[in-house]
Amino acid sequence: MKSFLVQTTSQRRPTPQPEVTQSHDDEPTEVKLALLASLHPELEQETLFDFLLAHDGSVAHASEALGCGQHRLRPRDKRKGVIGHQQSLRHFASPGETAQPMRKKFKSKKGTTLHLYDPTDVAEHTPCTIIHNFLPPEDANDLLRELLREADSFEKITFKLFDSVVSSPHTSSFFVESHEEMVAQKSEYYYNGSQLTDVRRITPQLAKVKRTVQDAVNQQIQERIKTRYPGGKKLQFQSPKPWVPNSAFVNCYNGAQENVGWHSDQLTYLGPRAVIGSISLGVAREFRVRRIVPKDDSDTSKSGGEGEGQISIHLPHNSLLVMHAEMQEEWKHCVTPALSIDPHPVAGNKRINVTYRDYKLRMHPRHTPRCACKVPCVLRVVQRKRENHGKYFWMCHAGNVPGKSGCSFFQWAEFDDDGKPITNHGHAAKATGRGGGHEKTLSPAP
Ligand SMILES: O=C(O)CCC(=O)C(=O)O
Ligand SMILES: [Fe+2]
Repeated sequence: MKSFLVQTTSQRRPTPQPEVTQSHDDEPTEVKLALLASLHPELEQETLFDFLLAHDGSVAHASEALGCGQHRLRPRDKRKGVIGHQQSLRHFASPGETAQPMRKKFKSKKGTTLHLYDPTDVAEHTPCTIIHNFLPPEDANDLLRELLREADSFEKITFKLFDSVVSSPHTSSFFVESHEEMVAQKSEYYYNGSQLTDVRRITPQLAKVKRTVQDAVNQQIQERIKTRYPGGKKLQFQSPKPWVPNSAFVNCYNGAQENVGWHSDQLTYLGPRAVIGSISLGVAREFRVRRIVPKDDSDTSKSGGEGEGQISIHLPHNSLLVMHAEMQEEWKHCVTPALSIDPHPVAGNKRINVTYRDYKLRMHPRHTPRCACKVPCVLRVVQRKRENHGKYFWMCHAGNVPGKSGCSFFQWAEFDDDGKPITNHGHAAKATGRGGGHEKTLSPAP
């Protein structure tokens, strides 16, 4: 699951604007236009294009001129900011380029947010794919109605943040397939240091939709592998087996302010390179993603993922977002608070989100390391330090449990190419000098 971090003060600040004084001369036209559009969201793209041409392609000069007031003659659609207004980045391509697939040079810049609506843009620039109008409309409404009833009794999850116990800025519940799993989830699994108190049996509509989600996600995984991964091969540690969801977290965001802060979903029970199928129902909201590790290992630039901006994927009612295998290890995501929302005819001010997940038996807490604190360890991946980048490790989770302080337990986690754990708890791993041994307290962590 996620770290339900409430947005920090800095995240609550208005979206930072692009740095117009820096040179964008080497950027393709569509990127310059996207930058201008984020600086002047009230204007139509033709206006922006005209100004860009008139200023020899200089974003800074075009933006300065646009700030002078003439442009008010051509305001954009009055629904500016309304989520669900579909627009493709392809509209930003300069004439003559439109028939060609866009150059992949695009990179969202630090301090900017690029808004994506079009499925092709989402697949190209993020670790996700999106399918709009995913379910037959009646099925989507049935699922929405059913989950709105369930959500009446959802609660905020509490978790430990440094020395305080805080609660998630939205409500949720977890749905599993059998009574045994309900019992196991409440007694054996930990999420951000807490055990779930509200675990429910899968509802009829959630079960019905599961099969459709499963088929679509597996198809999207294959498509992704074929078209986007190096050599058309699955990623290292990604499972070659079909994705079979066996549980679902359901979140309810009531009103514009409810949100979920930046996080990666916990891989402890899903294993490496996990795929998640996420359905959005009711009010459309923004789902943001941000790369946290450098795109390319050969990229020696210091900034890596830190040099890139946020990408906002708009999630309308009845859309399926597939978070692909590269997502949790290399990106963070959040649902930002909205300035305003369009009420939905069935859901009012609420958005329901279902994330279907494939909990792996081999990652059950009975098979994974446990330190002296007696809480199952949490699986993490090294995201920043270049030399160990991409390596997985187990660490003590007890520090997140209210009232506990945790220990410094650390152990590298080894997986075969298909994501199966090589070193089971209880079997000594190869000593690496960095902590291959089992149940050892080692430091420093990476
Ligand atoms: O509401 C969403 O779309 C995302 C929720 C999420 O990130 C999560 O449940 O981990
Ligand atoms: Fe998440």
